[in-house]
Amino acid sequence: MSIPTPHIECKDKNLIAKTVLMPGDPLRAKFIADTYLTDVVQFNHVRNMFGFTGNYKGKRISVMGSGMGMPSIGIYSYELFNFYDVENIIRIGSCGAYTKDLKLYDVLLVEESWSQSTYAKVQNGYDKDVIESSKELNEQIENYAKELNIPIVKGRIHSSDVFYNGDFDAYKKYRDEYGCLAAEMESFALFANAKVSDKKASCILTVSDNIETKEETSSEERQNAFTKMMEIALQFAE
Ligand SMILES: O=P(O)(O)O[C@H]1O[C@H](CO)[C@@H](O)[C@H]1O
Ligand SMILES: O=c1cc[nH]c(=O)[nH]1
Repeated sequence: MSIPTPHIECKDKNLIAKTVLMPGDPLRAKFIADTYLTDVVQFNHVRNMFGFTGNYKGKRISVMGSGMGMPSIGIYSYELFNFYDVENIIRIGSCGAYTKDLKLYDVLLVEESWSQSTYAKVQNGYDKDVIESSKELNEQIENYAKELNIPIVKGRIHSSDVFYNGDFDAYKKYRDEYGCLAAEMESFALFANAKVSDKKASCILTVSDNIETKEETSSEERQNAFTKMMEIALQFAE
């Protein structure tokens, strides 16, 4: 397929940087562009899935919404990797913690995603239920977090197709039997696409709610207040 794609209207590959930060929410992408970037060019408006490229402290980086769920990030990350020559995608998302050891606003680095999703099997025949993120990007993320003095928790998360589970207590099984610290809904498909595209992907998450303690942040905070993970990810500008 050539560019533009059905979902990204950008006609010039050079308008998208080698590293793209991907929040689920396109308004979080706009917040990052408005707050941190200069010389911003908006490279996508299709379906309001905003994408921007700009300079962070003089170095170039892109940021684009992925939408919610694996089919959505599956489309955008595949097109960025395969048709726009993007090398690295770092998802910066929110997650629901499965353990009371995690507090609101804690930052998690996803080492691996566990999922019941068939995304990777349908896409390329991969039939395991765990996919790792890029060790190379993760090392950089850990170094950047150290330099910025931002504590991070590393581990396995549950990448789920379901936000409203009919069995409220199912999270206990995902935590106790499968070792998942928290839930989100995109990283498994992102990591699957990175694998088949021979590219790199990682995922940094901020705890937006705690399923065990029932604490939660507001939708406005989810859009605008998760600045620690944004600042770590922005260090990838080059
Ligand atoms: O805040 P984002 O990045 O969208 O991440 C999480 O929030 C959404 C659910 O509210 C899902 O997309 C989940 O993965
Ligand atoms: O997928 C998600 C994201 C945030 N909070 C949750 O409970 N689940």
